[in-house]
Amino acid sequence: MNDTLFRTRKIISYPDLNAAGKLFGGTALSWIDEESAIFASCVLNRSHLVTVHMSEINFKNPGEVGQIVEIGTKLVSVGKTSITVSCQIRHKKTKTEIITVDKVVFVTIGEDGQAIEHGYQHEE
Ligand SMILES: CC(=O)SCCNC(=O)CCNC(=O)[C@H](O)C(C)(C)COP(=O)(O)OP(=O)(O)OC[C@H]1O[C@@H](n2cnc3c(N)ncnc32)[C@H](O)[C@@H]1OP(=O)(O)O
Repeated sequence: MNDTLFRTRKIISYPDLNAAGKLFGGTALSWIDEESAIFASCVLNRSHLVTVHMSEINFKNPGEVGQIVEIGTKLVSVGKTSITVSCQIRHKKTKTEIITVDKVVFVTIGEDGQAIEHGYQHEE
C-alpha cells in the first residue's frame, strides 16, 4: 500500500533492559503500541482508539544499551470501525530489525466504549 515511515527515535537506556542486558520485549511492545496508536489516530483524525489485536510478533535481533533506534509505521488496511497498521523497530545506524509486528488493529470507540464507524475512506 505504501512504505514504512520512520518518525520516532529512542535511545535504549538501562531501565529498558531485561535480565540478559538486552532491550526488554515488553518495553519494545509498549513503544510499538504507542507509535501505532499515534499513527492510526493521525490517519483517522480520531482520538478515541483502542488496540483490539496484535498479530504475530517477531523479535529478530537484540537491542543494546546506548543504541539509537527508530520506530516505523505503515498503513495496512482500513475497515468500517477499524484500522490496521504494521510497525517495526530497527537500529538507526545499521537498519537491522529488532522487532516487527505485521498487524496492529485499532478500533474507534464512542463514549459508551463501543465500536463506531470512523468514516475514513482510504484512496490507493
Ligand atoms: C492503545 C491501547 O493500548 S488501548 C488498551 C487496550 N485495548 C482495549 O482495552 C480494547 C478492549 N476491547 C474492546 O473494548 C472491544 O473489543 C472493542 C470495543 C474494541 C470492539 O468490540 P467488538 O464487539 O469486538 O466490536 P466488533 O466485533 O464490532 O469489531 C469492531 C471492528 O474490530 C475488528 N476486530 C475485532 N476484533 C478483532 C481481532 N481480534 N482482530 C482483527 N480485527 C478485529 C472487526 O473486524 C471490526 O472491524 P470493521 O468495523 O472495520 O469491519
